[in-house]
Amino acid sequence: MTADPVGPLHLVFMGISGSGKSTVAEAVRSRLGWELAEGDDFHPEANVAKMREGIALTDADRWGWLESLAAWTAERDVRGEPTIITCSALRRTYRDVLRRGGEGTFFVHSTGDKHMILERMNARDHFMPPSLLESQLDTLEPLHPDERGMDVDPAVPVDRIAALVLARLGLEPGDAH
Ligand SMILES: Nc1ncnc2c1ncn2[C@@H]1O[C@H](COP(=O)(O)OP(=O)(O)OP(=O)(O)O)[C@@H](O)[C@H]1O
Ligand SMILES: O=C(O)[C@H](O)[C@@H](O)[C@H](O)[C@H](O)CO
Repeated sequence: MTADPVGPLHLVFMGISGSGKSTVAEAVRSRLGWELAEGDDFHPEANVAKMREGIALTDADRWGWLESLAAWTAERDVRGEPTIITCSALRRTYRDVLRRGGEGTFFVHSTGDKHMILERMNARDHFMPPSLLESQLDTLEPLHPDERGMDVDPAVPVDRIAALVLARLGLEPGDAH
């Protein structure tokens, strides 16, 4: 781990589809009041159409999407504003792109039992079909020890996860870091 970063914090809620990124990110946003970008809203139509049809995205499909999320973060970083985004960020190289958004990038990886995640995917109404879960798991590279971030378990109640994230970062509700 390198020296403490300078500049605002940028929280990236990452993990496979259905792992709880959006749910936990919203819980943290409601406590901190920081601007949140939902990664799914940055996908080009063609990516969403592919996923809807049950076709896994390729690296080539993902680069432009990741760059647009990094650009969104960088715009706020120069203004000194902390941010929250949700993005699967499955590979380390994808996270390298997101880190360009700001030195204060910190990943929160939702990682847990795949059967529980599959059940939750089956129970929700979403463009991402549960059939893509295996390809998400095949692509996933967990956080490496030198990457700033933490793991959270989506089996834990959302409020508890949000509290753990704030505690790990030394934040109190309403903090404008
Ligand atoms: N900690 C939790 N406890 C109970 N249910 C949860 C928890 N986290 C998420 N869920 C539920 O699991 C489902 C998937 O969560 P969510 O949509 O947040 O995942 P996601 O990672 O953002 O998915 P995607 O990337 O596909 O949009 C939702 O129905 C959500 O309500
Ligand atoms: O990298 C990917 O394969 C995609 O980003 C997916 O993870 C979806 O965006 C999302 O998880 C579905 O909502």
